[in-house]
Amino acid sequence: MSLIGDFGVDPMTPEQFDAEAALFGPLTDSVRTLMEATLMSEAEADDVARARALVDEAAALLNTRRGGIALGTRWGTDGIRRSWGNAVMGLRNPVAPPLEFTHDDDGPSWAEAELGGLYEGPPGLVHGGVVALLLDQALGSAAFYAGSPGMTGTLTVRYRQGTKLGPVRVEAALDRVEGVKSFVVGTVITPDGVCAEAEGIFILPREVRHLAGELAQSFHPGEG
Ligand SMILES: CCCCCCCC/C=C\CCCCCCCC(=O)SCCNC(=O)CCNC(=O)[C@H](O)C(C)(C)COP(=O)(O)OP(=O)(O)OC[C@H]1O[C@@H](n2cnc3c(N)ncnc32)[C@H](O)[C@@H]1OP(=O)(O)O
Repeated sequence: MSLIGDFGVDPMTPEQFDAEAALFGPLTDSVRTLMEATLMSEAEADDVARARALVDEAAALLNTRRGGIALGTRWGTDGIRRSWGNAVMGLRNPVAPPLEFTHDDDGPSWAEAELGGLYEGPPGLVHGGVVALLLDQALGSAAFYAGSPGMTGTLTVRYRQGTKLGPVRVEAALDRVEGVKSFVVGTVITPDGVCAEAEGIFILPREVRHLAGELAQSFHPGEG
């Protein structure tokens, strides 16, 4: 059984991926702008009511046709995987900041993002769960890039200081591999310095161990 067959999804051609990215990427950006505006708006009541009606109309339009299950991960006919539903970096997910990871052979994997009020926990600071979310993805992505992908088994985060809303950099690197377990480390950094450090153990689940090679090769640079 191939990787694609195991997850029950039809592969998409590169042309289909391009068309979907061109159509839904800008929509995702617009919705992200809308979410930020919803949070920060001090508009007049009439304008807020009108905006709500427009948003409801847009949602109804988009819902005229929709997929049956959440499956933001799709494989291409080329064997490459794209995680467009991913909550951290998905091209079609407005909740994603989004983070776009760069992977180098001679340094850590890294991504930078501007985290605004949508991600607030304590006043003016990034929510601790969001910090863990970014680290989970960064570490998982680094393991994937290193050729030893896995699901998060354990993630330990040490919050050293508050992470101010604003520019954030996330870094991660594979430390070592022991059998099906990848040990990965990472940090969240702002202009104030290191705000959080993480260690994670990523485990290739037994159900997909027979697909390890195919899974590792499905990695798409810039995603995870
Ligand atoms: C990449 C894999 C892929 C499939 C999916 C393909 C599509 C990919 C698409 C996109 C990927 C990119 C997206 C990344 C997103 C960020 C990562 C997440 O958010 S992941 C979600 C949160 N995590 C879970 O939901 C895990 C839930 N837990 C489990 O599924 C299992 O418990 C699992 C896989 C962690 C272990 O189950 P077992 O049955 O496969 O493992 P056993 O064979 O029992 O153990 C293997 C070894 O691991 C140790 N181990 C088991 N569980 C551990 C744990 N929780 N922590 C540390 N070590 C553990 C054991 O002691 C054993 O060690 P010894 O080989 O004997 O040395």
